[in-house]
Amino acid sequence: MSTTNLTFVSAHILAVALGTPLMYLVLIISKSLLLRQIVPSAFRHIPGPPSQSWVKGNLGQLFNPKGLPFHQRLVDAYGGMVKVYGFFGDEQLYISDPRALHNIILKDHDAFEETSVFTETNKVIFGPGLIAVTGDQHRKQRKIVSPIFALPELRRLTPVFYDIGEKLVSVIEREINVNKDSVFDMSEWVGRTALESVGRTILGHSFDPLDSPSSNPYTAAVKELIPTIFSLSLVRQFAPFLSKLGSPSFRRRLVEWTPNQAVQKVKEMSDAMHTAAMGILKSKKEELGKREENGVDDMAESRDVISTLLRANEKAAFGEKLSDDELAGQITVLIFGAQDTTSSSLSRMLHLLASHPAIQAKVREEIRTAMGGEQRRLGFEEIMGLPWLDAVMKETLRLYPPVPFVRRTAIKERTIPYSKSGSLDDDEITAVMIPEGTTIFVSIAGSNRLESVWGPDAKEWRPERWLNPDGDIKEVVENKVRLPGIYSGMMSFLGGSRSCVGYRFAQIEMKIILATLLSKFTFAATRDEVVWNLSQIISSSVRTVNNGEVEEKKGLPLIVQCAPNM
Ligand code: HEM
Repeated sequence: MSTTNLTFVSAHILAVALGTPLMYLVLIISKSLLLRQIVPSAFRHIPGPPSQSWVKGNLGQLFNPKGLPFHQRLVDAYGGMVKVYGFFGDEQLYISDPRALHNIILKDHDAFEETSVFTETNKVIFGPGLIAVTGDQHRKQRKIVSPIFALPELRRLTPVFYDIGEKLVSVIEREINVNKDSVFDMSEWVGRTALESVGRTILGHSFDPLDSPSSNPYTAAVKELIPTIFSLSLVRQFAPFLSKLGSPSFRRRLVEWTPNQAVQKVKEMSDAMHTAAMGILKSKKEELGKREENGVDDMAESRDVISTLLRANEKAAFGEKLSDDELAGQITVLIFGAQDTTSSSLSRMLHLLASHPAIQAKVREEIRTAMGGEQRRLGFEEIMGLPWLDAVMKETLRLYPPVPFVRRTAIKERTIPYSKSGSLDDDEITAVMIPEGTTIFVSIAGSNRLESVWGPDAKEWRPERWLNPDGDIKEVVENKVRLPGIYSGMMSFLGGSRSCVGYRFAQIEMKIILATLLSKFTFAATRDEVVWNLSQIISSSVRTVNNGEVEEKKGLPLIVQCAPNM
């Protein structure tokens, strides 16, 4: 270890021992200033925007709710490998280059882990579930959790998704008949639907039976959590240090004493989620115990995913089993992994279909033809095989991924290839050495829109690109270089060992909800200006200007009317 590193490690221990955030701050600043004097930047040849502030670098722009255009500009102006700045001049990389992503996500995935900022805060908020753990603990959890999302398990959930979709249709129909007001905040409705879908299918528990015009307090609070966490993005960067500060009870006190509304809100939600998860776990365990006592061994009746998970955990070898805390952590993680993502995507699809009436009509026609002119539930294979519905979903997830970027930390030094000019030509390949400790932004939205991968119309919403000449489903668009994404060669569900475990669940749920809605209703845009905001997961709001004052309110107003009879 070099003298500089030794000094840094000793000072780090001293800072933690003294437990003073101020000391830690001084330490980070001194380290970054000192190292930059001694060691030349590994990224001095990498282009990027100037740092906006000495303290925050570009983080203020990268974590800004209005920062989506900035993210796109980074790719358009500087290419697939971009240098951005973190706190106190810390150099980070913003990557959309397909070859580099292939190495980070697949080939060298062991060297690029979730950031400790992400895992440490997730551990505090959600408990030790999949998004809060790394290394062997992550591998162990993934081994138990992944099989619960296998196709046969998901096929069994189809009737539950239909129940929920039909409930949504009936409540909207009732509202149209009673109020004659056909403008609905569809982000609110699909948000409630998504939470109910997760609750009923994953937990066997109904959070919001969709039978009242306004959502219940739990649904409203759940919706608020992700934007509130995002509003704390900059403070969150200090989480790895804070997580080592004193004992757990001291850290808890520290949070309780923090005079910040957002922190208190997150704490309350996190406590409520933990209590709910433990309660659900207890009752599911009792239910399983009773079944065993009564000699009922098959799971045919318990359609929820958590019961399947508990059963798999019981059967797991000693050492592979998850603790109760880990099981409760999966419950909260799955609720949040599934809720805002699918509701963001459903909202975006409805908004795009409302703005493209000809495509909306094609999808409706396709669904109704498959139904054979009557109102009936399509089977799993039938609905998954509808080409236009599939194309609309793929194209929307490609162009507007609900999670536009994730971050990684290099836990080992690696040299990775990338294309300097952004072309896919082998002659243009160069490489960058990424030192241990470097923070990386994996640009999901940026890579999903690369002209070099998707063609000159990459930034257009064109569902037809996902149809074969005979009108059948195209699984992947043929590219010279494929992105390392698990889903149809795009990055929306990421790829590799930390790809989305729920990506098939999401597809089935969204297709059933969308098909049920489109077979009954038409959707049209209002005159409102809808804007899409960067949060950890993208969400919509309506922008109005009154006497020069700009106001924004969450929502997605759409005109909903009963479609002409079949
Ligand atoms: C349109 C819907 C969805 C999108 C776009 C999406 C996207 C993603 C992305 C990008 C990641 C990687 C996060 C990271 O590495 O930091 C992820 C992970 C994850 N997703 Fe999803 N997701 C969706 C739906 C779901 C659903 C429905 C579930 C559960 C039923 C789910 C559960 C998870 C979990 C547990 C992880 C963590 C996996 C791990 O770290 O091993 N997601 N998702």
